[in-house]
Amino acid sequence: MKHTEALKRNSPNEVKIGLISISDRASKGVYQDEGIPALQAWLMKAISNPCAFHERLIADESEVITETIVELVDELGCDLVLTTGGTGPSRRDVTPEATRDAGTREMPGFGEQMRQISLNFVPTAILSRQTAVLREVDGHAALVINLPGQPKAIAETLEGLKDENGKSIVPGIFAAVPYCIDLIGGPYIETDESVIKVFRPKSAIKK
Ligand SMILES: Nc1ncnc2c1ncn2[C@@H]1O[C@H](COP(=O)(O)OP(=O)(O)OP(=O)(O)O)[C@@H](O)[C@H]1O
Ligand SMILES: Nc1nc2c(c(=O)[nH]1)N[C@H]1C(S)=C(S)[C@@H](COP(=O)(O)O)O[C@H]1N2
Repeated sequence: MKHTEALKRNSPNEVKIGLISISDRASKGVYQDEGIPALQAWLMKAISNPCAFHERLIADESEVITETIVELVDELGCDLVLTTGGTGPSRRDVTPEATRDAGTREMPGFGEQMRQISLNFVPTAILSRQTAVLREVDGHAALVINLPGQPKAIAETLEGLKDENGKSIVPGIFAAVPYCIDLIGGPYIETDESVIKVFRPKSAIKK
């Protein structure tokens, strides 16, 4: 950890979240970025804890992506970093590789589950190479997850698939995020269960 100041929280249960929108065109102003607003709107609806957001809109440049993840985790102390965009097969889609470069260990289950969820929405879900990693530094660790670039894919993958009564059919990946953050030493995240029901083993649930 470069700056111990960065580990400070405004309250003990504050969650520090980095949001990175990776898009050549949105970063040049060709179109308005919808990635960061979609990420932030969903997280504010889902998470009950106080949250501090750090936002970055960048081009599909491998080194910039890696450096941005490192900055958000090491210098700003983020517990969770979500990226959107650049996971497909186009030449300029380099987000998964750049994420692995910033990671100390890969968490392949997140990518596997996102592709499962997304196949219920579009057959091209198999084109997404999205992954997740842990970045572990002295005294701090973060979970970094790649989401697809389509703004509507953000809520789809985080929240999963529900029936018309709101009952979960395919669990969204966010169900597993709070327990992962517990295990890497971050704050205890609680959610609005009507948006996403968190799963923790009984022994890990705080009463
Ligand atoms: N940040 C964004 N804001 C709004 N729409 C986006 C954004 N990123 C992607 N999209 C939409 O989702 C589609 C698929 O996203 P993808 O990450 O593959 O972008 P792309 O086609 O590589 O182009 P670019 O990097 O210039 O956004 C885009 O073509 C665009 O319609
Ligand atoms: N839930 C969901 N997942 C999705 C999509 C989508 O519309 N919804 N689009 C797919 C498509 S068309 C592609 S090419 C890949 C990669 O997208 P990206 O390059 O925007 O990350 O994500 C896939 N995953």
